[in-house]
Amino acid sequence: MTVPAKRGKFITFEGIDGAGKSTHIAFIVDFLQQHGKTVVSTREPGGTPLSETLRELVLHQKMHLETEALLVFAARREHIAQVIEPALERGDWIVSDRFTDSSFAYQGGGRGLALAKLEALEEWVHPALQPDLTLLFDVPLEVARARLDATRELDKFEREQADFFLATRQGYLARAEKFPHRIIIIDSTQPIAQIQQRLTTILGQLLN
Ligand SMILES: Nc1ncnc2c1ncn2[C@@H]1O[C@H](COP(=O)(O)OP(=O)(O)OP(=O)(O)O)[C@@H](O)[C@H]1O
Ligand SMILES: Cc1cn([C@H]2C[C@H](O)[C@@H](COP(=O)(O)O)O2)c(=O)[nH]c1=O
Repeated sequence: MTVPAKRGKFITFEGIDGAGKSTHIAFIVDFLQQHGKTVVSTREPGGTPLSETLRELVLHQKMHLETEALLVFAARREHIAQVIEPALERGDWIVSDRFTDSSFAYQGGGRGLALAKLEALEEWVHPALQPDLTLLFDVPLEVARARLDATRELDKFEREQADFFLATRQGYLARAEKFPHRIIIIDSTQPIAQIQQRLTTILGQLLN
């Protein structure tokens, strides 16, 4: 008789564009692998061929804000079915660059979509799935702006004005207040080495 694998853990990285989350993902994946975990590193919107196609639309086409919300959740539905759930069931750990907190922050906070509509989509698309841990990289808007690569072409969101990002950041902080058991705020103005030291302490607790 085969013993079913112990379910893996689901870790998400969040923050406004340029906050610094991608900088730490490779470090965390490496840390978890060194501790014997098989890690699937993925992102949203994206993570499957269809979801990556939807990502292109969401990041580069102008659209109604409800269309935008529906597309990020459609991409997520596919991502959960094809990648996230199978990996967790195998016992692998998932590290995802963004998940549903991004929808509450960007479509809810930034664009002003009613949170009740996002809650209904969340309940429809993943009624029983939430991250085990969410690392929210928080920085003032001006720090994030200064960090965005001046040489690369900015996408639709990155070209938004300051008030959009102020509202997006508030959307994230409201989520952190609502779900303190899983969302940890990381002060991303600190030096990278100091942040990584804190991340190893936090991840160490999840490993035990
Ligand atoms: N703590 C930090 N101190 C100084 N610079 C940082 C820090 N964290 C990240 N950076 C730099 O800021 C830039 C943006 O970082 P990164 O790409 O990780 O942001 P991001 O949050 O993933 O952005 P996006 O969501 O747009 O992909 C990079 O050049 C990175 O080296
Ligand atoms: C999941 C998700 C993402 N977004 C936005 C947030 C970012 O501006 C882009 C993704 O770009 P990144 O460089 O990979 O961070 O998409 C969103 O508006 N809603 C969402 O649910």
